[in-house]
Amino acid sequence: MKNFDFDFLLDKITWVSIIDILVVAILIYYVYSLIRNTLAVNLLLGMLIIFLFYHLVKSLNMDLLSTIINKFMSVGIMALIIIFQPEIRRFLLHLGKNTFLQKNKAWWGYLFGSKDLERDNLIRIKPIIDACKSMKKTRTGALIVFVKFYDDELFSNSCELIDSKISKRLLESIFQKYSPLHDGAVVIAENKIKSASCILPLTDNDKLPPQFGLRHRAGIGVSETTDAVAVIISEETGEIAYAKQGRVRMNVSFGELEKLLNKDF
Ligand SMILES: Nc1ncnc2c1ncn2[C@@H]1O[C@H](COP(=O)(O)OP(=O)(O)OP(=O)(O)O)[C@@H](O)[C@H]1O
Repeated sequence: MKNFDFDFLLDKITWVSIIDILVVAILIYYVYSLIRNTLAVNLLLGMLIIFLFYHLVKSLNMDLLSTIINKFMSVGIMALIIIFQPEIRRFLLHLGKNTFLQKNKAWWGYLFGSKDLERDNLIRIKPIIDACKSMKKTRTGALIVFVKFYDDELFSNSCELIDSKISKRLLESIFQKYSPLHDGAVVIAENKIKSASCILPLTDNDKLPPQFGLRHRAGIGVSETTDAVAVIISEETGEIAYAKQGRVRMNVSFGELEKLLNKDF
């Protein structure tokens, strides 16, 4: 076997190339953390499969198929921009915020360990869990949607803007029966109650249990079309459901809810 020339390789490595590789690795990791647990991951995987398939058919000299895939991929950049438009928008928005490092606590977690981050997260989640406990007890129907970034286009049409600190009593008062805002969903994003009374897209999944009415369908619907997760409290049974990526988990206990929100929110 031919000896590998390490000296040649070492000569080629410069400080600039090391910094270059590090910056690319950080960028990949940042993009991954932005799209983790979102539908964009599936889209990206789909594109990766097409890309690998293209190279496979090309190496097998399957001319017709490789030409078709090649034509398809030649519009790939445009397709990428269109498909990932919300993610690209969020990425640029996020990058542009001048208090970026302080606001995005996740970075501190990555850099200095996750213990503090986890504790901060539990403090953040506590008022929501407490509100859910009390609404379950009083059988108050509720729909709370969690999104990483508030999308004006999606929510501003129907919602009542609130933009307030997350508090148990505020959540309870929004959803109590006589509140003018109780109909529709509350949206929580960027550590705030952003809006209430939001009308969400309904799922048209016909395999859902028949007892699922509009509240559940709206919670599942928004988790299908966006990277949002939704907590649904049934007015009829007081049961808590958790919707993510179009799938729903029934009868979620408070312990589970805390874990799920800690992971996804
Ligand atoms: N498109 C929508 N987006 C957000 N919320 C909605 C939407 N449609 C209905 N809702 C909410 O759902 C409530 C009606 O719930 P419905 O009884 O149909 O749901 P359900 O899933 O059976 O839940 P429950 O077990 O609480 O009865 C409405 O009062 C309104 O607050």
